[in-house]
Amino acid sequence: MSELALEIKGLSKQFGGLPAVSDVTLAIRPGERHLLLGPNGAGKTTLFNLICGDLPPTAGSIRLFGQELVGLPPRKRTACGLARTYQILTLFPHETLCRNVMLALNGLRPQKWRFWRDFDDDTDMRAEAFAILERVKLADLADRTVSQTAYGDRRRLEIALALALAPRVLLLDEPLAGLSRDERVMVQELLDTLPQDITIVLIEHDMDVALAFAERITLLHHGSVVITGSRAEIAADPRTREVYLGA
Ligand SMILES: Nc1ncnc2c1ncn2[C@@H]1O[C@H](COP(=O)(O)OP(=O)(O)OP(=O)(O)O)[C@@H](O)[C@H]1O
Repeated sequence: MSELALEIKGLSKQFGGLPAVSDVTLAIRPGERHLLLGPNGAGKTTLFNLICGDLPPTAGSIRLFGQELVGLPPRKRTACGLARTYQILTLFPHETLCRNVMLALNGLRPQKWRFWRDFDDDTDMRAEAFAILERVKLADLADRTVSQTAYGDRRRLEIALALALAPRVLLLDEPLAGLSRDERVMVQELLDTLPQDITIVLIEHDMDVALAFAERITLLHHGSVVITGSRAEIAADPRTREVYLGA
């Protein structure tokens, strides 16, 4: 069997004795588009926090292309090829879009400590940042500050920052949350254009978009995996109705 992009085994997290993620096992193949589904409080964001190292697990293993991540700080996980976006945007509002991307690019450089003015002189890095902004259709706004842009632009900028980290596995936490219909279409189109060699795990409550995008789906409830399968398998499984309708 070929190596898995993400292999999670027996992963658990308790908060004060209460299980938020409970003995989760998941196998995600390279290039897969995988949706994490589940009602509020199911443990989806906690699972992302465990994968990217924002939280330590109580138990379990997380392997990225065979490399164990548990015990590694978040920046080392980034260096292994992991990137994520957050439900709550985490941008520098008073800096330009270009500088936001340059800062992300700089995080991968061996020489990380630099003054802002050095960024302005770094034409190579600026060109690289510009090319990433072009990928997310934000090149026109490169020299505006984040605070001067619309919410939908900021969501795409967050994806640009994640792309700047050259991820092999990208975790997207509700990339469409709070967007207008037109903005949703733009982000959806962007997701569709992401290269197949980036494995994507998505949390998204917009079912039409999420189901159209994902090849495989994991349904979580009370921190545990209820079922993992194709769209058709999830839709046909009576447990999906039970989780969502309490039937
Ligand atoms: N830092 C924390 N401290 C204590 N409890 C937490 C913490 N983070 C999450 N929880 C609890 O863990 C459980 C899972 O929460 P989580 O945010 O992972 O769910 P979710 O599926 O992402 O929900 P939503 O769709 O509403 O974002 C919830 O009961 C939540 O209250």
